[in-house]
Amino acid sequence: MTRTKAQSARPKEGDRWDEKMSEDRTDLIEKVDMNNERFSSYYQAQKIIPEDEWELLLDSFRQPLPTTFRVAGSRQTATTLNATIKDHHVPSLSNVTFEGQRISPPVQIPWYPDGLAWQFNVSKKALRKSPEFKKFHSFLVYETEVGNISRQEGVSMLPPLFLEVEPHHKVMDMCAAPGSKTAQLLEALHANDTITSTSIPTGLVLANDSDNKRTHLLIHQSARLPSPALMVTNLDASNYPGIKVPVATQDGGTRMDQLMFDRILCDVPCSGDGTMRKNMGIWKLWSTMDGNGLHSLQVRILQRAMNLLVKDGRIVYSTCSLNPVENEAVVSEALNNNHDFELVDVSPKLPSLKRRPGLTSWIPTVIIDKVNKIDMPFPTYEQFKTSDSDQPLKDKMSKGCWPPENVDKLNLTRCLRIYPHLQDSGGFFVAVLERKGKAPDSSLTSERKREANELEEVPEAKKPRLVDDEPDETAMEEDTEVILDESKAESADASAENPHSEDNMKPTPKTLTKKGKNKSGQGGGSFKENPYTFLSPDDPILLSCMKRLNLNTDFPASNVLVRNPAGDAVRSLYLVNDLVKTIIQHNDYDHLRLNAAGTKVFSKQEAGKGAEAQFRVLGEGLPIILPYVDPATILTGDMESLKTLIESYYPLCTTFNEPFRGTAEAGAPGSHIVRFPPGQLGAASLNHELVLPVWKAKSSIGLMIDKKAKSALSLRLYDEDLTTAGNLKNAEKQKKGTPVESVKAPEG
Ligand SMILES: C[S@@+](CC[C@H](N)C(=O)[O-])C[C@H]1O[C@@H](n2cnc3c(N)ncnc32)[C@H](O)[C@@H]1O
Repeated sequence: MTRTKAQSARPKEGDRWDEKMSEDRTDLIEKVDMNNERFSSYYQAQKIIPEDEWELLLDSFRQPLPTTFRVAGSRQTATTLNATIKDHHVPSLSNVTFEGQRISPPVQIPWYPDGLAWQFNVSKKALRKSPEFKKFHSFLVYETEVGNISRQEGVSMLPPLFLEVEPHHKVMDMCAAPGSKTAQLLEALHANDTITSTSIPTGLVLANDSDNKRTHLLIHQSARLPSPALMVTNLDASNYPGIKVPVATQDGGTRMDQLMFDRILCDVPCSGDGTMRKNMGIWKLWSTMDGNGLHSLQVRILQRAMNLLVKDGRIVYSTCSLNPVENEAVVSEALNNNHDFELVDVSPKLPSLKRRPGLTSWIPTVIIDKVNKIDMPFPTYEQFKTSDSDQPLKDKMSKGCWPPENVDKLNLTRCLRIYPHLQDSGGFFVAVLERKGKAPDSSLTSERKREANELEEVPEAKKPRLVDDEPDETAMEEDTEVILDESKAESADASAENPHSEDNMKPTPKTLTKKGKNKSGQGGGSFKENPYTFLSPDDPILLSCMKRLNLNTDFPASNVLVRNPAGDAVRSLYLVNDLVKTIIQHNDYDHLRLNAAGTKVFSKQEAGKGAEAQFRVLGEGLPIILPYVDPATILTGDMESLKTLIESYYPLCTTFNEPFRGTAEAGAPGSHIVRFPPGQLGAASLNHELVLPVWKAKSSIGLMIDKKAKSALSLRLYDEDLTTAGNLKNAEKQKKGTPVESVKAPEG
């Protein structure tokens, strides 16, 4: 949602799980007056719920929002981790009392498929002080860091579920940052991944946001689920340019068509009054004009999505606002302008989700006296147009804000309204639309070509002024809390923070670094990203990577690219799928304001003195290349060697017992892959195979995974953080006199 002044007033949210637990609101709850006459009279007049539920709704809005999270990642990984929560954490949290009060353990959100989403209510103090919850907290923090858990508001998990994405779908997420829904879309695209290997889906998730800073948050987020099928762009969704793709013609030639999408998510900027349980500034500053002012942008974004959708394709339009002007009015206007679309009856889907139907009547209301905050309802557009309201106010609202004459024919009751009192959640709106008629001709030889050209030529002055263009309009949105290290991500230089942009740190020839607005004049600020350049499949560096890791000839070597204009394999090599490759090859990266594509698989590793630098496989890249690795060249480890590798950075080969000692000593210096079969070591058990990258130096060998991933693995296996970083952390805590976070490792 776009930040309104109400949200600007709310305190800066932090990057920690416990910062949003119930108790941190206690002070605020006492200070904030959680009453707003204008809010109440507006929504009571709209009859959004029966009169006798009104107090229930308000009371729920006054309660802190429960903490919710989703077990993420591929289906197999998620199922395994979910079992750990269910069978290990929940029982250990089942009999916890804190300061004389019993605290309930997390419970599964009933409507979320396969029980993969959870919610719990626990105060910050209990989370920090109760040993049981503290351990659970560590588990959540590390698993979130490595992408296995996504902290996300319950209702925000809904839109991707209704989109029903499959691995071959071309999916567009029009307003995607900070990216919690994009992560869900990617997971659906990767439904065929296994615990150890990532599939290369034929489809695509194109995640877009008009706010450049926020696209970097999105990239940071989605790096947790590396995908060769992801692209991130930074454009105004209401004016998204056509993407050109070649298609085969009957006479054996090719022609350029516009890429059309199977699934589009329009999680549009909105006034966000459904988030009042966490964004308490809204209580004070809420105004009817917040939603009124966004209606036109919302319609234009939905309209653009409709233009980009294939026949039988599906759009989910969603907001975290209760306001019909931002919801049913937008959907009605879009349906009346696009007769080939209809609302889908999704009542059989997610049967446990308590929902209310969309509205079929509403009365837009405008503020006629800002000083005295006086609202005036206008039952019809004509009454508003002929009223004494001043012209600038009249210009803000179009006829489409009012219910259309054919309102009863549009099936608006098929929309979903979610209210906080129904199932202890935030407020939310979802509409599912499908194109039933024929899609417009996507050939770029006709109308489309003109459209594409027109899109490029919209003069700057005529473009919508995006609320998000304002300098402080970032990072305080509905789902911002999912970014655990948001402050770092925001303040850091974009290129350094962007895992897809490491090569940006290298000097770039001036002529090739694009500055200022791109041709289409979209997106805010300058566009400084480097272009992606494909390596030739016989590039010597690529060939040496493939040889080193014994990749077979099925490896899509022609889909490997680097991020520098000269096309040199300087530092990182990325992999994209065929569709992303086609898009990159046929569209100007600058025109698309392409901020990220694919996933990094190999990275340069400086070797010791006298030795030549080599490329190594990255932790996030390994699941992608694993299906192409000759199994005979994968080393075999065991639970004991794994523990040693977790405990120290670069243990000497002589530290290990046989047989791993011999394996490590025999390995040539450089990048290797080790397979750890399921096993047991004392109380620690590995229930499924693990495959990890290592680097063999002259006489030592080290695990090449991010230190947070290492801590998460340690916590998962041994119930404590045995890594060097974890030990240091505990030593510091002991020095300060605070109890250490973990219990003693089960030895073995
Ligand atoms: C509700 S938030 C999206 C939340 C996101 N879908 C998620 O689940 O993490 C709305 C987003 O729309 C973006 N936005 C605002 N105007 C836009 C426009 N014209 N085109 C594209 N994005 C826009 C904002 O920057 C904001 O990130």
